[in-house]
Amino acid sequence: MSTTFTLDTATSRAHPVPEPVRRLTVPAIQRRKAGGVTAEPVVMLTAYTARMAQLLDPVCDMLLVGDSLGQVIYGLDTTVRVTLDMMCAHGAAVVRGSYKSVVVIDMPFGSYEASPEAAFLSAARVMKETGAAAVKLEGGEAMAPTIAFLVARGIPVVGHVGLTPQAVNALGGYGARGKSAAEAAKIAADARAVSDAGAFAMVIEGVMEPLARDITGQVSAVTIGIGASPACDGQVLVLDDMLGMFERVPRFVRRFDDLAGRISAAAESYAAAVRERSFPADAELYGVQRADSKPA
Ligand SMILES: Nc1nc(=O)c2c([nH]1)NC[C@@H]1CN(c3ccc(C(=O)N[C@@H](CCC(=O)O)C(=O)O)cc3)CN21
Ligand SMILES: CC(C)C(=O)C(=O)O
Ligand SMILES: [Mg+2]
Repeated sequence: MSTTFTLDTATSRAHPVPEPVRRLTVPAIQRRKAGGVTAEPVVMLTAYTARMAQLLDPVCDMLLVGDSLGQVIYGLDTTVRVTLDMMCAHGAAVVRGSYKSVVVIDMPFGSYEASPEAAFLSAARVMKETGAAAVKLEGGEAMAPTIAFLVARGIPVVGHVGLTPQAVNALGGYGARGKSAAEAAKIAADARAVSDAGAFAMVIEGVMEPLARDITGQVSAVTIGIGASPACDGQVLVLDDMLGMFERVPRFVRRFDDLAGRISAAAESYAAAVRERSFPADAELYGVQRADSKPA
């Protein structure tokens, strides 16, 4: 990291002062697309807690407080019952734990679909209560007027097309989208509508690879793939999926660790230490002479 040199008037010695960490901005993310296919991909992961945000922030460009927290944190079976209260609480925690990443908050099902006005009230609440940089909402052509309405009023928007999990009850499952030519054409039209409405980025989820590649070449918005294509302008995964927290994951997940196994092993070690009374040891106690300390 670069440093600036300032004169310390108390000591009259020049000494380095680290530059403050600058938060990335929405326009800075947008400019990444200007480099075309040679641009550096945008790195995004979900985060739901302050501590995870602290760990991910130096590594990522964007953090998504996904409504996937319904399944990941709350044990719900879909994202449909996730509330605005949940998104605001976790969104505020993630913003507190992050310094440089652009934090995006998912608008939960029911908080934005009824009208552009309803969407603005919900999104404004999210922006005020969390301090996030942008909101994300699912939908294509039908949501374009709402996206334009929010963007015109100062709320940056990320779109989400293809497999839209909040519509699981209508879609009948989480199967890949855009298999038929007609469905592919509809998703491409959705993506163009979302981009033309002013979304600065969009998630493309669970679609046939060539479709995601084509859309990325067609829209000005930054495309962020999940089960989409390496040609997308960036990639996102659900954190707990890529950490190996779950036994069953969608095909598009790569597990970069086996945290579930490591957490179970740590809990087993703790349980064994408690049961054999080797925990707590002297060094972990108050009022007990430490083996390594000098007598008083
Ligand atoms: N932990 C987690 N990861 C996610 O990626 C995720 C969530 N939660 N919650 C919100 C949505 C739901 N998503 C999902 C959920 C399930 C599949 C899945 O089971 N896919 C199967 C195919 C299913 C089918 O063909 O019907 C697969 O093997 O890819 C995919 C995406 C993506 N999002
Ligand atoms: C899977 C990502 C894109 C998402 O919307 C979420 O985590 O809720
Ligand atoms: Mg989501």
